[in-house]
Amino acid sequence: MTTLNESHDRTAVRAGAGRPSSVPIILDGHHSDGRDGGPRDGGVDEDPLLAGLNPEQRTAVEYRGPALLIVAGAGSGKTRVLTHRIASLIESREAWPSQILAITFTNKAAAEMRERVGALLGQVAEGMWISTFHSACVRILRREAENFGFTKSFTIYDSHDSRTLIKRIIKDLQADTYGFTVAGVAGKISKLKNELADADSYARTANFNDPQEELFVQIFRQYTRSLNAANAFDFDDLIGQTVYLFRAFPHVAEHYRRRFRHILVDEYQDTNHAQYALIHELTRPVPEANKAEAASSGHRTAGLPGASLTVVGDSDQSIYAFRGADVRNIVEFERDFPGATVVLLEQNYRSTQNILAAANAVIQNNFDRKDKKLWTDIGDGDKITGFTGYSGHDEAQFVADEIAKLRDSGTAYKDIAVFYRTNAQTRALEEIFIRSAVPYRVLGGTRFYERAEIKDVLAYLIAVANPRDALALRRILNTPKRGIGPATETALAVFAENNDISYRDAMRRANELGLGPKVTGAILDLADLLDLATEMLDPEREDGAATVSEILTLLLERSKYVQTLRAGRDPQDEARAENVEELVAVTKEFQKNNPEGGLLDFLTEVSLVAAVDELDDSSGTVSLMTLHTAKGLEYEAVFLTGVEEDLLPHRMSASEPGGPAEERRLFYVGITRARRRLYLSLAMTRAQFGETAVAMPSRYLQEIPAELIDWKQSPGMANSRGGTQPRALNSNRPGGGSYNSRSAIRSGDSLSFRDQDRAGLPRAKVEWPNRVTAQVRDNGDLELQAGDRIRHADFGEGRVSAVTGEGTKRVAHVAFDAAGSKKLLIKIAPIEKI
Ligand SMILES: Nc1ncnc2c1ncn2[C@@H]1O[C@H](COP(=O)(O)OP(=O)(O)OP(=O)(O)O)[C@@H](O)[C@H]1O
Ligand SMILES: [Mg+2]
Repeated sequence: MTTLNESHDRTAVRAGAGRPSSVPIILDGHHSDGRDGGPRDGGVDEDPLLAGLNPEQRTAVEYRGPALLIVAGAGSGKTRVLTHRIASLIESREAWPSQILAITFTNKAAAEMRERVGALLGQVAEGMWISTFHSACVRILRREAENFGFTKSFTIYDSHDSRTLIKRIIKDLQADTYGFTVAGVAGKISKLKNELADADSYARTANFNDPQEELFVQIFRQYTRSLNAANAFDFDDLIGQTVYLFRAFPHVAEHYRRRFRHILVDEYQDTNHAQYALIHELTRPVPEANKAEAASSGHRTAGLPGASLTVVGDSDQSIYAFRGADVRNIVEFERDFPGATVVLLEQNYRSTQNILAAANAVIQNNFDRKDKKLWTDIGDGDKITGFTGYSGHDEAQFVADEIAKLRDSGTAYKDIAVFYRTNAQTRALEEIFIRSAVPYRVLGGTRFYERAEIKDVLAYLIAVANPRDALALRRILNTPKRGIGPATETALAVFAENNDISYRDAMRRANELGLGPKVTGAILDLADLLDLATEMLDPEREDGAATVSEILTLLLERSKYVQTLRAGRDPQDEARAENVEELVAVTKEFQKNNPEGGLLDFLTEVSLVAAVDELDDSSGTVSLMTLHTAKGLEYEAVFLTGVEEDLLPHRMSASEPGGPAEERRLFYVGITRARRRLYLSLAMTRAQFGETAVAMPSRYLQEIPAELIDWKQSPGMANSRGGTQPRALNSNRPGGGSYNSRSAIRSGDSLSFRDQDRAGLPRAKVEWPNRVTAQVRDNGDLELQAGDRIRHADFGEGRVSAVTGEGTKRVAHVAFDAAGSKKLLIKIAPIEKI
């Protein structure tokens, strides 16, 4: 396989297509990849862990000391070094597997790493913790949550659950009338939590003269209370609450400090403050117990220096600042850990010279970075292919055609990936791929576990596992329909709160609420069903605890969930029923692979499946994903689509400080995923943000030396110039020449979208430069309003009747004296006010 970091010969078991594997299962990962190390560059007698590593990589693997920082560009073997380092620590007996904590970016990367370490050692080393930050924290919290008011069966709320809760709170407090939106509040709370702020600490700094602030604090408080009452953590809490736990309960922290003696973190550039703090907590030294303690406990506990910490990262690949990631964590590592050893890696083993040269050229335009040059001895390879289509569909067709060619020349579908900046771009790609019979898989779209029917069924399981989880209980209360209305749902919540009991207890006491007999009966039946399932989980039961699939089957049968779907009239219901059955299959598979695994383990797995974990490399499909998801992966051939202004850089980034630089890093990440073939494509018009707009080539394109890109055109576009490469236009148009004479966009001058739809784009006029060398005309600050008179280069004079849209998408509706009415995109239209 060619996707994640290193291994090419992974034996992973998966069952069923169309859904993610919830549990990455590792079998005998036998290592046999010639390119990937092996005897090729190692001596015969050499330590196999060092064979195939360059001298800097070896230094990093062999380092023994308190703190090691590996900074290096993409594809230089950072992840590979981490893997070898773990194996080396274990093999040399300097560490027990159980003393190792390695943090990766995805569960999948973790599974890969575990397998590779096993392969390097020749046996699976049990007891290592190789996982994401989130998984590691869940494991800690499941053991320790009882220290602070939670139980080990807590629920993990995903962002959808958090939003449902926030929505309810906003409604209860009528905060929507003050302009609060669910997304806004969710984003702000998440950001604060990543900074380790809670409602109280925030309240101390908030400005209470501002009623908005006060209301936000109230929402935040209520949200926190609801989570606590529900015995639930949201995603950000998993990290933040673990940090809190360590700080508030030193004996708990000490346990983990004693246990983890080697901590290794991949993709360190994308750690946020909470994650940074977590690592700091874990690497603190353990002081020697003082005499009094020693006397009372009857034994002496020796102190310990802080754990040895290895972090690897590339500040050029920091792409999560919007989620609170802070590159300073990497930049300031040396300050935080005095005496740290720094290793630089410069040889790239992934990509061809042409691809690397493009990546280097682009990233150089970011200020504030240490210059590092990557080199490769793989050779120049093919040129990068550039393509400009008329529309997103045209672009997608190009991608599909090129994929077919790649296939013909022997590249497997699974070695091909298509990246985009926004999820909305998948629509055109998917349409064309379906039509062209290209098998594909979208990572991180509406994921299996986010489908409504799957969430319903999971809510049943959660309600069994965690009786305090009101969110889950309220979700299933009337699903399938049992005649329980929203008023009853709320009445139960109020009853629970007034009596200080859980929602499930409130259900059990439904007959105290004075509801009708039918409704009361329905609630009690459901409560009984949940109780029955809970009893079945009891390990003391005669036949031992029931398995997850047994519980699920019981719940589905008694609740008639699938039966109701099957009887439904919605044509989608059949597919939904199949999805639920698929989930039953997932639980069976889980049970097979985790004979000891219980309901909680299953629910944990499910909550932590990230987009990239859905990757299935055995299925022979092209992978579609956002640039963010692409991090850490590698593919033989990569299509980077939508390389346009407003998409890349994304238009939202313009207003963020550091936004455009972060977008450039994202572009850099995309480019550096490619091993042999890279395609950069764009379209001249794109249906986006609910409208079709003229697109402009991304500013980043002009940063790539022209000789590295071989531009192709849409067939329709080529005809006017006999198939030559597109090139910058010298205007010979009336009124032209003085404005945007080397502009990327000429055809759009009139920009009457309706006209274009009817007649197709005015081909002869459209020229697309192979390198964008000049600024596009920018009327950005042309103030226009209804009533203004303007002059247009082609249409002459006219009167503005209205101005709609915002920013770069501002459109003037103009009644021309001679040419009739037109809509013009103000930013680029050849107009002036008169
Ligand atoms: N010394 C080496 N010899 C041969 N192949 C190597 C060597 N070092 C790394 N590689 C290969 O180069 C590719 C990139 O390595 P790896 O994924 O570890 O890089 P990385 O620095 O983690 O990249 P990224 O920044 O994208 O995460 C992998 O296929 C890896 O197996
Ligand atoms: Mg890596």
